[in-house]
Amino acid sequence: MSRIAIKICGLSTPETVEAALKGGASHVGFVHFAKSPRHLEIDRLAALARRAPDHVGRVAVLVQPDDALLAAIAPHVDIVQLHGDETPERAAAIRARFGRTLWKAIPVKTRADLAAGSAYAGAVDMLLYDAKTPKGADLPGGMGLRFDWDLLAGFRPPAPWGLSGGLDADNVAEAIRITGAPLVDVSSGVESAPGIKDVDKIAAFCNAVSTC
Ligand SMILES: O=C(O)c1ccccc1N[C@@H]1O[C@H](COP(=O)(O)O)[C@@H](O)[C@H]1O
Repeated sequence: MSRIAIKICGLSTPETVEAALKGGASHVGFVHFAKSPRHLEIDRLAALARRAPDHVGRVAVLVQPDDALLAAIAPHVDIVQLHGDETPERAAAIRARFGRTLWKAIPVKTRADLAAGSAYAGAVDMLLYDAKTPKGADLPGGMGLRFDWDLLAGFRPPAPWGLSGGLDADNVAEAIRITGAPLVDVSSGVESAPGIKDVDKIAAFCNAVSTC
């Protein structure tokens, strides 16, 4: 396994889950959000999550989930990644109620956006700095967009953190060099088309991270 944690997200087939595990991913991610090309119904999400061994974190990516959805999904995963406009108070309540490790995506376009993470310190277990998607976009993530990584150079995140947004096998080493990210998260960058993961791209991404 790489020194730097790797999350391969938006997996939707047994073959691509296996590719992520074979590549040494520390986390595998599954999206439940109807507008996403990676959306999985709960039974399918659960079946794929079961393929991961205990040492690999199973992550559910959710957007402003209500308690009923959390109750249905949380038993199948180790980690819930909140990828919407959830407030720090709502995040803290989710963590307390469902007892899962909680990640919060922080959408970033400018330096000022980084400050939003501070309000979540103590309420969540990890901040995931991700590129902000355009106003009115269908998706709050998973669009293969990147932000200016220099914003994170020298920045001291207020909590454990990871980097997301527009990463791929060709740029991830540079992203790690600039930001010092301890965890990298990829979805679009290991796909051949939206929602279609590519086992060779997954392998290349994991390989690129392992050289860092
Ligand atoms: O992937 C999606 O469709 C998605 C839907 C709703 C919320 C988040 C989503 N994706 C997450 O966004 C980041 C960055 O993805 P990318 O590498 O830029 O495509 C990642 O955590 C995805 O899982």
